[in-house]
Amino acid sequence: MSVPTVIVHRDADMLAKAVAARVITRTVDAQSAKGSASLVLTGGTVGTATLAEIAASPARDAVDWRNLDLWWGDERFLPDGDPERNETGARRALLDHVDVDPARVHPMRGPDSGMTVEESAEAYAEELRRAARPEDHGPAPSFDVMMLGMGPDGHVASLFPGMPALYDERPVVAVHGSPKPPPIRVSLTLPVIRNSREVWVVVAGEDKAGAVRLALSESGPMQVPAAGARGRQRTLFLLDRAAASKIPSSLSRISSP
Ligand SMILES: O=C(O)[C@H](O)[C@@H](O)[C@H](O)[C@H](O)COP(=O)(O)O
Repeated sequence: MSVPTVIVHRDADMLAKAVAARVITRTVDAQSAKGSASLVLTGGTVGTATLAEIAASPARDAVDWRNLDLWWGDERFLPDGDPERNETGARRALLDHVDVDPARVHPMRGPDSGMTVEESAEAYAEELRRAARPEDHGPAPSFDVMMLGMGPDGHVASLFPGMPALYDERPVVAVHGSPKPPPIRVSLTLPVIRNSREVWVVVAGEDKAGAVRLALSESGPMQVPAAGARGRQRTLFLLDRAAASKIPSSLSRISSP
């Protein structure tokens, strides 16, 4: 597993723009190397702002959108089209504006599918299993990039501190009683997150500075789930200055003046 690299940008706006540029470049690199790429999207403010910046970037046309698999790290268990769904946010910010192959967009299902949240988690696990290839060494694809937002409590995806889901070996779990509303969610688990080639934890805001410090420390994932978010080849903590304000300066690279 990789040791995190910390990169700090001036503010949330610059962070979203810089991460957008990074997503475009990484996707183009993966597509030139192997023909296609796989990206895991996150909900939340910075995650969605990043998608909007991708849509706004002229360089977005360098991406072969039809040869891209898009997955989600977590989803709020709400009906299709609900404005609170991470999928709805991603579609409005980016997917409605680019030529994605609908068969390669993999949303987690909501209650309108007729499934319970447990069935939805199992259906997603099955979809991941079908997409996994032998070289992925596991029940899910080894994604090129997994983007994750983080909460002030250190949660990533819908893995909250102290929750049994943090011990779960299954690739996808149903979450009840999320402290961040809405309470019912579907989430990838740490084994799938950690099997990604690259994990990018994207965080803005002073309220998250303490959790960022802990996520980069020796804390266990049970206390600070983001401390368990590491990629096989690369882990990036992409932060704005406020979110980076409590980490030792020796850890961070300031890259926006
Ligand atoms: O469904 C969700 O809410 C998320 O995927 C969650 O993990 C989110 O990324 C963080 O809570 C950060 O969200 P904010 O950037 O809005 O604080």
